[in-house]
Amino acid sequence: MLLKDKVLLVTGGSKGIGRAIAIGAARQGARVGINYAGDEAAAESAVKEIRGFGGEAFALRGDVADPASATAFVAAAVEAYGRIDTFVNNAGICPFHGFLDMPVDVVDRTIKVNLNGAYYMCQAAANQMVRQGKKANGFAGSIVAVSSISALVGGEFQTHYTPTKAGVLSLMQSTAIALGKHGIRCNAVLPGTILTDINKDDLADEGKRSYMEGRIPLGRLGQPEDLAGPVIFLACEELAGYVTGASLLVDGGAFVNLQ
Ligand SMILES: NC(=O)C1=CN([C@@H]2O[C@H](COP(=O)(O)OP(=O)(O)OC[C@H]3O[C@@H](n4cnc5c(N)ncnc54)[C@H](O)[C@@H]3O)[C@@H](O)[C@H]2O)C=CC1
Ligand SMILES: C[C@H](O)[C@@H]1OC(=O)[C@H](O)[C@@H]1O
Repeated sequence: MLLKDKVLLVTGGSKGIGRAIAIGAARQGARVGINYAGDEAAAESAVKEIRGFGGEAFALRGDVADPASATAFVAAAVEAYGRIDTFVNNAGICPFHGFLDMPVDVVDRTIKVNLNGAYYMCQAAANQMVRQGKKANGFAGSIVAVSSISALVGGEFQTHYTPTKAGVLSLMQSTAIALGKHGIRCNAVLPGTILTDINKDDLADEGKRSYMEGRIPLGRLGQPEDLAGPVIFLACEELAGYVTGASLLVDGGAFVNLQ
């Protein structure tokens, strides 16, 4: 097991990519903490699934846009497990909307959740890892952020969203520098189009869906579980101990497919 007895926290872990990461990590032996926004039943069902195969998990409600949620989540994990080994910043929103009439509240909320929330959460987790100090192997912990292919390319109805994903990637690059001396690795995964609730309405348009599928060399849209392996790899000290400040596209090859 790649994460045996390691403690892994994930924001937005009640559904979609975050849930798949939580369950995948628990299957690799990690003790898991799940932050969720509002859907208590979904969060509890993720916890139940993990406990069902003998794993350990807890869920804590909290809006990542509120800095107090970050300190509360970290405190709950330390109370439950005594430490944090990997922090996965995953929570995010993408309310598709055109640029010229984008409402101010949609822009502000998207930035607050996706970028400010990532900052508060990663900072709180990093402070805990620094308090823990380095283990004998030189590592204090690792942070993995779920950025996006959208950090590298644009989207007509995502002018408020793509800058937040570029920001999250940049945050991992800068924190990799700031935290290297503390034994903390910081990396980003960049998913392509993954079938979750975030794009359910957008991909209900058959024309758009088949266009997106056609752009992908591996011939299919992603599933949330496609992100679990890459995140587990980056979390694993034995496999990725010399990897920091890196970004890993998980997009079926979409990004390189110009023509
Ligand atoms: N689905 C896709 O195609 C892609 C998704 N991503 C990113 O993956 C991450 C996860 O998204 P998906 O699983 O696709 O969507 P999803 O809608 O299934 O899950 C989003 C999760 O974030 C949580 N969340 C939203 N606002 C929150 C808040 N204020 N506080 C705490 N939790 C909050 C939700 O409760 C949910 O658990 C997001 O950061 C998204 O930007 C990146 C690239 C592609
Ligand atoms: C929500 C979108 O379908 C999804 O989000 C991303 O970050 C990807 O680039 C896709 O556009």
